[in-house]
Amino acid sequence: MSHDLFEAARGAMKFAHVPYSKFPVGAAIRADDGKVYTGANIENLSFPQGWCAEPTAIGCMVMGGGRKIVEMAVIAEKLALCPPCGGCRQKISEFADAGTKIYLCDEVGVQKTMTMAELLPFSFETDILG
Ligand SMILES: O=c1ccn([C@H]2C[C@H](O)[C@@H](CO)O2)c(=O)[nH]1
Ligand SMILES: [Zn+2]
Repeated sequence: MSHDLFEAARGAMKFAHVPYSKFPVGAAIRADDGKVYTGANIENLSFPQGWCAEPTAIGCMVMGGGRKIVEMAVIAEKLALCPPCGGCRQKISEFADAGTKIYLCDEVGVQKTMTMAELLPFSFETDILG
């Protein structure tokens, strides 16, 4: 992974709106259009209604014209890693392939590299929905 994706995720984390969890997360996607799209987690007073950094980045990618995740970085503060939650794994999977790499970072750098298939094994598949 080139350093720019890590820096983009770290920069995005600064935009996190986390008055409740105080757990800022940043995400950065390198998309098939060559652009980097970023996101942070955004919470609100009705705690379950907040959302993660990953869907913020995915929404930016889709609205910016990107259609595929080439690689993705996720970063959390305080030397904690943020493995994408279950819901995020499904959301990322929609725009990724089995081999797409997801980099789990802390403030220092990439601490763990995982593929989509490792993050979401035996994932939901059907030919009924097309
Ligand atoms: O994959 C994840 C998991 C958690 N969070 C956020 C949600 C919440 O704002 C905070 C604590 O759970 O971390 C993310 O952004 N991404
Ligand atoms: Zn999540």
